[in-house]
Amino acid sequence: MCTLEKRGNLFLLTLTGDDEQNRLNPTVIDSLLSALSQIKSQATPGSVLITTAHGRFLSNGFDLSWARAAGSGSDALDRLRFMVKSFKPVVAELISLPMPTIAAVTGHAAAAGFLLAISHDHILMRGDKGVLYMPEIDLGMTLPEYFAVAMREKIKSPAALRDMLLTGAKLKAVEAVKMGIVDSAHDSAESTLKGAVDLGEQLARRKLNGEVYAEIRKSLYPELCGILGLTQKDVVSKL
Ligand SMILES: CCCCCCCCCCCCC/C=C/C(=O)SCCNC(=O)CCNC(=O)[C@H](O)C(C)(C)COP(=O)(O)OP(=O)(O)OC[C@H]1O[C@@H](n2cnc3c(N)ncnc32)[C@H](O)[C@@H]1OP(=O)(O)O
Repeated sequence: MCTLEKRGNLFLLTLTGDDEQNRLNPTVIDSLLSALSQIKSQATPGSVLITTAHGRFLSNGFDLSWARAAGSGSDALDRLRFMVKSFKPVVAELISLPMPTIAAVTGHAAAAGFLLAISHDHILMRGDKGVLYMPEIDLGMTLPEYFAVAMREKIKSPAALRDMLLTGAKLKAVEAVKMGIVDSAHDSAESTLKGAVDLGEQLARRKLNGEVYAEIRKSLYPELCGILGLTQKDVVSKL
């Protein structure tokens, strides 16, 4: 599950998984969507989202145990497809959210969990524990189109894309900073969250127009917006 806390202008969204891996199953995905809808409805100039988690994992990706529990192979695949389809709106909400977004990666972020992290504008990550990992190549799974498009538009280094998607590299924070995937590495989970809050408060003081912010963000990722069904529009909030 996840919790939502408002600290002044900051919305703190925390994955508090029943299982320590914060696996993204339909229940968790629904709770994320509900929280993001609540955040969007309460957005004001200066609002900022910080997404983080408790425990060793930001998220270890989709809940494959839930898929396998379906019984037959085809039913398991149907459950996997369902999670893939259900998670797409979470990415769409983050890409279109009318405020700056910060991921405080306080543990491992793998597969859909990594996509959750890079769907934020800023990524801060603990350097003592935790890796970024795309296990699909090791699992023998291809990437859903919106995963691949998000990776291509968010990660600009061909070597980084190759290492993550074709080699299945497990990147520690310092390596991910060098690759331009993560903005900063921090000593601990606590200092990562503090860094995220400090950045959030700095951004909040700008009192940015959320509608303009969202439209400019969407203009950075046209292919991803197309896949997510997000349209773009011109906004002039003041002249
Ligand atoms: C035919 C048509 C079919 C159609 C079907 C649908 C379409 C197809 C679509 C398919 C779907 C594709 C998209 C899939 C998305 C998903 O989400 S699927 C779910 C995938 N998830 C996974 O596979 C999970 C992957 N995770 C892992 O492999 C591991 O959990 C991990 C992330 C690698 C972490 O491993 P773990 O052993 O738990 O790590 P730790 O114990 O925490 O650490 C190990 C040791 O390493 C040390 N360490 C870790 N990080 C650091 C660091 N940054 N710095 C230093 N040291 C670090 C850590 O301390 C440990 O060391 P010790 O403590 O000494 O043991």
